[in-house]
Amino acid sequence: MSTTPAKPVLVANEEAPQRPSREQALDAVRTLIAWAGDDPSRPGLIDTPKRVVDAYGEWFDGYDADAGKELSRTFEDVTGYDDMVILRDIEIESHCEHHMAPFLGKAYVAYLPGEKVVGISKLARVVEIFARRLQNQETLTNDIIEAIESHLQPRGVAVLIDAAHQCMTTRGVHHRHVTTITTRFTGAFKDDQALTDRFLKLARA
Ligand SMILES: Nc1nc2c(ncn2[C@@H]2O[C@H](COP(=O)(O)OP(=O)(O)OP(=O)(O)O)[C@@H](O)[C@H]2O)c(=O)[nH]1
Ligand SMILES: [Zn+2]
Repeated sequence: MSTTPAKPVLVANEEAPQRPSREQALDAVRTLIAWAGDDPSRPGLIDTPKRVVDAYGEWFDGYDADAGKELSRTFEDVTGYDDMVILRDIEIESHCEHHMAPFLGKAYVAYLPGEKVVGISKLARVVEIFARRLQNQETLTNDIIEAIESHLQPRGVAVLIDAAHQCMTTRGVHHRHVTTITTRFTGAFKDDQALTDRFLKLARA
């Protein structure tokens, strides 16, 4: 008997996992419907695999996007502005990597510009790119920080995410009103407590 392990369906390479075909994804949805106890061939469910696969295409389109590209167009003329730039209430629509259940909430992102300033919409796009992957909230927080740090070389970055995880609200412990807050601060936001406090006050005002 061979001791060689079976080849996995998803083979990691340096770029991205090798993707199954759309037909394989449709079959997987049919299997889940049948596993849940229903009949994937009944009229009400016949188009469901197609809808689910299309929905996955939207929810997880962050895998095909590049945060660095969004942050590559920068401006140097900041007319002497040297305070933090803060975006509040950026909608988070992500899915937890443990249950593939949605987690929904808001992100608050600030940076203290160094030489480079970026279009403010790009910060919201960066949040969206990382949210539209299988995530946990801590990694999402780190991904956003690290993209801004590495591409803008700012004097500091602050990120706060406040989100409700449906794996906690609609199943499992069923705590409907619990939200989870994650924060990370770099540079001046880490070193200067007054700046951190001002970020938190503005973010939550
Ligand atoms: N740290 C962290 N945990 C998360 C996140 N999203 C979901 N979880 C947790 O992941 C854990 C997975 O725990 P397991 O015991 O492996 O899974 P489970 O049996 O489904 O656990 P329950 O959710 O408690 O029913 C749960 O405690 C979830 O609440 C996240 O973004 N960050
Ligand atoms: Zn979960």
